[in-house]
Amino acid sequence: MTASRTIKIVAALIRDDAGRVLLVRKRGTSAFMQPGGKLDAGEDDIAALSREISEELGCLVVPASVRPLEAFDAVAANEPGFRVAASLYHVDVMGAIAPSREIDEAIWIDPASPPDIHLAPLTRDHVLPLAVQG
Ligand SMILES: Nc1nc2c([nH]c(=O)n2[C@H]2C[C@H](O)[C@@H](COP(=O)(O)OP(=O)(O)OP(=O)(O)O)O2)c(=O)[nH]1
Repeated sequence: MTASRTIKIVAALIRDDAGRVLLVRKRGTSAFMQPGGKLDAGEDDIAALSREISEELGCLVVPASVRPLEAFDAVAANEPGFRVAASLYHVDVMGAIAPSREIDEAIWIDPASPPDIHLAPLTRDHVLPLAVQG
């Protein structure tokens, strides 16, 4: 048996005033997931979060809002045979959310009653249950 390989990612929990959670669907893929992604060489988590959010959503991270939440391991949504080791951060953003060409859809969902859509395992099994608690 081949052990599945693991990708390290950073993921953002971004909520609006109503407690809804922002999810993205990356270009050409079907699963909705947290904004974020892989770290570039030499990058730390916060730098990667800021870059990914700016690239995906066209807005800026509020530096003082960034708070580590938990680390989670899940089956990778878009890469068969891989798992993700995700560091999840609470993040507030400033500026208008304007999804880039990398993103096919960005949606706000109620974590307590997610719509019937394809959710990435990390989002479905870990992030939304955490969001419901707090
Ligand atoms: N951002 C994010 N990625 C997730 C989540 N859950 C999950 O399985 N992933 C997977 C999807 C991708 O395989 C990987 C994130 O990498 P990425 O967004 O930087 O990668 P990508 O395929 O868009 O770009 P590339 O750098 O490989 O070209 O982690 C999640 O909640 N958020």
